[in-house]
Amino acid sequence: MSDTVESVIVAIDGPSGTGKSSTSKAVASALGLSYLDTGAQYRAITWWMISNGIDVSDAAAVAAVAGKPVIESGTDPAAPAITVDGLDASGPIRTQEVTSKVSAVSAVPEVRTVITDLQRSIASAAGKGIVVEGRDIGTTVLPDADLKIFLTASPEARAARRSGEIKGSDVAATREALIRRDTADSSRKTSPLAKADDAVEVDTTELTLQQVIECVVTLVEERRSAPKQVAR
Ligand SMILES: Nc1ncnc2c1ncn2[C@@H]1O[C@H](COP(=O)(O)OP(=O)(O)O)[C@@H](O)[C@H]1O
Ligand SMILES: Nc1ccn([C@@H]2O[C@H](COP(=O)(O)OP(=O)(O)O)[C@@H](O)[C@H]2O)c(=O)n1
Repeated sequence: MSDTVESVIVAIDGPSGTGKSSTSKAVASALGLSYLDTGAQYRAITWWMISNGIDVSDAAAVAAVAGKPVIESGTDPAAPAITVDGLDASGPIRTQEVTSKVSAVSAVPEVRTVITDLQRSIASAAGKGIVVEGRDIGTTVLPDADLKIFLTASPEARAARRSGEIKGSDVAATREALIRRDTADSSRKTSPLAKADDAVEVDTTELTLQQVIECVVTLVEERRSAPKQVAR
């Protein structure tokens, strides 16, 4: 038996508020892996489009400049970082305006090509392995991931969690906005939000965050100790 632990790639997908970011960061920290928030990258390119006066409802206009912004993502789960053209984008990408426009930008195929290439290069550079969270990681970005998780939760639980983060927010309005974004993300033509056939689905509605983290850590450890499938 070897003492060296092999690199492991974990894909965590699912709709908003299912616990992807919290779970992915904690699992990466617990296992000494890198971490990538792909939603932050789509938010970052959306922020750049808004800041540069691009009409995000005009797919051709978005496509024409998709390759322009330089997006850099930190991969330390203890200090997630994202810059656009060298500027810290971690605050501006969380505004209501970006949240309401990100699905239109992320549906543009040219945007997805640029961001997917970036995600693959970050994942392949992560020496000890990486937890990558998003909407299409298991289906499109990293179809050969060692472990694929698809998190779900009821719209009510997701809205309650999300509005708990924003002071004075209205749960019903948050729920409607989440459902609108899920519908847009699931129905776009290019790489929609979807569960990969070989993903493990975890319904987090009745679970605490700690229970979800423990479940995913156990699944990674099981996968690591299972004999590798040898291609013949
Ligand atoms: N199982 C859970 N039970 C209760 N709250 C949770 C659970 N998972 C996540 N949360 C909380 O819900 C909010 C959204 O979680 P987050 O990880 O950002 O979800 P996502 O990345 O899927 O949008 C956060 O405030 C987080 O602490
Ligand atoms: N792999 C991914 C990740 C996010 N996205 C897009 O980016 C948006 C923001 O993702 P996010 O993960 O930050 O969203 P939240 O779950 O944090 O609300 C999603 O609504 C999708 O439109 C995507 O298209 N593909």
